[in-house]
Amino acid sequence: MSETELQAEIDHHERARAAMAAMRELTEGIHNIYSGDFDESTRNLGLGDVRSDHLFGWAMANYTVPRLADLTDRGIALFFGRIWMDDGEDFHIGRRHILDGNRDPLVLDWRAPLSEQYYRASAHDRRDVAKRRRFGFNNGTLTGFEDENLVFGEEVASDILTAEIERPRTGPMRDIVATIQPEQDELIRRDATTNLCVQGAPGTGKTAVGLHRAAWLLYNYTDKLNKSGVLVVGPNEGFLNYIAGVLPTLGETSVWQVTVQQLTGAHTATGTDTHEAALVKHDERIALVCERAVWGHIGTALDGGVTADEGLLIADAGWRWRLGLGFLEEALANARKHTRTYTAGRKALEDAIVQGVRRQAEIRSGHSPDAKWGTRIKRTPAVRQFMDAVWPGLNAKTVMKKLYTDAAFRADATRGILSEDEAALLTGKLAKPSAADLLIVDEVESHLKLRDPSASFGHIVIDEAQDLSPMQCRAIARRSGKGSVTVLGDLAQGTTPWAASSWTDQMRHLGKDQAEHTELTTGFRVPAVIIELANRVLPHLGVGVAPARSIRSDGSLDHVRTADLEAGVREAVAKALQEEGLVGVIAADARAEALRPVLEGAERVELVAASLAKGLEYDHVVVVEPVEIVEAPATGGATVEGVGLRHLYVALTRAVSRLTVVHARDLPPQMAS
Ligand SMILES: Nc1ncnc2c1ncn2[C@@H]1O[C@H](COP(=O)(O)OP(=O)(O)OP(=O)(O)O)[C@@H](O)[C@H]1O
Repeated sequence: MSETELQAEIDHHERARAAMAAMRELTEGIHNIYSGDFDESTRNLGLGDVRSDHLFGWAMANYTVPRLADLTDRGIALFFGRIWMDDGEDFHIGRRHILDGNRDPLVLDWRAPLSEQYYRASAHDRRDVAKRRRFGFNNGTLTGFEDENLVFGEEVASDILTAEIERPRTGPMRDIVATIQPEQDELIRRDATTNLCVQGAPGTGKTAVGLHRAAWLLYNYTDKLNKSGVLVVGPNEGFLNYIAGVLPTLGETSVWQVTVQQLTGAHTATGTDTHEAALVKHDERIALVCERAVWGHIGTALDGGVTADEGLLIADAGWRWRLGLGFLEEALANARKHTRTYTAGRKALEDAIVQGVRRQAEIRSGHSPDAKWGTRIKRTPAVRQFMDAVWPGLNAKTVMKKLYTDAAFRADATRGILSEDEAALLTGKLAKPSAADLLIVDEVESHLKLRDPSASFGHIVIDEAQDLSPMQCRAIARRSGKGSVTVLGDLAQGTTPWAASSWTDQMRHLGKDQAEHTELTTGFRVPAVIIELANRVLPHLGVGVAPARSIRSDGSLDHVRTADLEAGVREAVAKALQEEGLVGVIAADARAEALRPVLEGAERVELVAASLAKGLEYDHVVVVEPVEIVEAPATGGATVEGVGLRHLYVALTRAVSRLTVVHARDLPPQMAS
């Protein structure tokens, strides 16, 4: 690396920074003009006035506001790589497109098609790239670069990548645009119609891939996805806070990030279920129960009091109309066959009845009666009684009430689907619904009426998806509609009572059984010495997934046996704080509560209950009394076979650099080598 070359790159970076400032100034100018127009036209509008400049101003303000945010100079590096192509052209690759005054690119967006070559080219498959350069930065100042002359077959183990991966963690998750690896890039750039299911051991970059894929999709399918929206679903608010900053730093501020509870309304639940009831209510068989509970209301024409001789007699304003049994049976069959929801089917049957009477009226009078007449026919006592008996009007509340309080109705709805004992658990107070009750309401509603298609998302990224129940998956599927999904997770980290044991099943519950399945095994977070300890536990978790292979040879692992656990933790934390970065203390949920006063006020230290550690990472992790984590009951107080061991596996895989295991009791046998 020559000084002159480095200086040339520093100059290019300065030029890019100045050009970005000019782009922002230009956008600011446009913003000021049109937001002025917008305000002015709003002031002058009379009731019902529509002015094109008003709408245009509104549209321009909508365009410029996110663009201004995106063009804000946050002092971070504007490019991180450069490629020279075989044809002599060269490009700097950065977080966003930057153009000079002649509209020539100074920096190419990492999501642009050409940037793919930067990430994927290798000495074996150069993709027309002659040379690749990676830049090192310190707080936005360019400090150096490393080159790979691919054309000469050169492949360099990147110190810049190593430094990025080993960097002390001081806060929430950061983007990885500068160091995306080829196998990650392949997943990030799958087209918008691909449903992707990624199984990956801890720290293999699943979350990073999902978030960068969201950003890549929004850039490459802007029109489609800005309209339909992109959603990120995570396991809990702590996790969402941890990842919240990644998409905004990639220039994407429109992505909605929610927990599965928020998405399905379950965060408003005021009731709780016993462990056994929750298990039944989250089971996929409940979908069949809901289907029957709704559609089972439909009777036959005979149930409506219609006989073969009499048919249905309808009296209206001195006229008497008669619809035959055959006609009504056919209308019923058609309504079932041609409509997707119960409510639409009911309307179709009513319309068919009016149509049948209309035809008779036309024959008698020679002209067609109006729509008002049709409404009157629907309201005649005969039609109302028939509809109430054969296809009664329903709402979700009525169905739920019958299912939960009417034993005979519940027995009919569950016969052959649930055992009697299981069916007996389908109860609850509807005024105080549990999270599972709300999922059942959602499922029932899906049979009653179609969701508004505009309420579906174009793409949904679902993280920690192994923990979703079949009923949660179905609720998400209803919000995905024809959109695509990126599903990320690790079967070995499944800790809910309904955690998935197969991705094929999980994708079926999500309504995307044609998904592409793939597995990531290169670990970027956990150093080899620590992952080796976690991998001892893996065979005991009852899942056939591949262990992580760490690309990191740094890191340290300590065991501290102590008679006084609190003193041991205090000491381990004090030692950990001698190094840079965040310290995470992970303990069984009850132990974490007990440790709170011990760690009160300690800076750079976070105390985490083992059940909430998923997805997080800390520079230094102190795992407290592993055997308690293994023995601790799962959420809700019930002990779920094997879940404690999975919590321990999660806890052992949160460390970026150092792990200290503090224990007073013997270690669980599964941690032995
Ligand atoms: N290409 C990369 N370059 C630099 N850092 C990376 C890269 N890929 C992943 N990382 C880092 O590795 C760590 C683990 O990534 P991430 O959280 O996405 O893994 P994960 O598979 O979701 O883990 P878990 O299953 O434990 O939640 C993060 O700090 C992430 O920024």
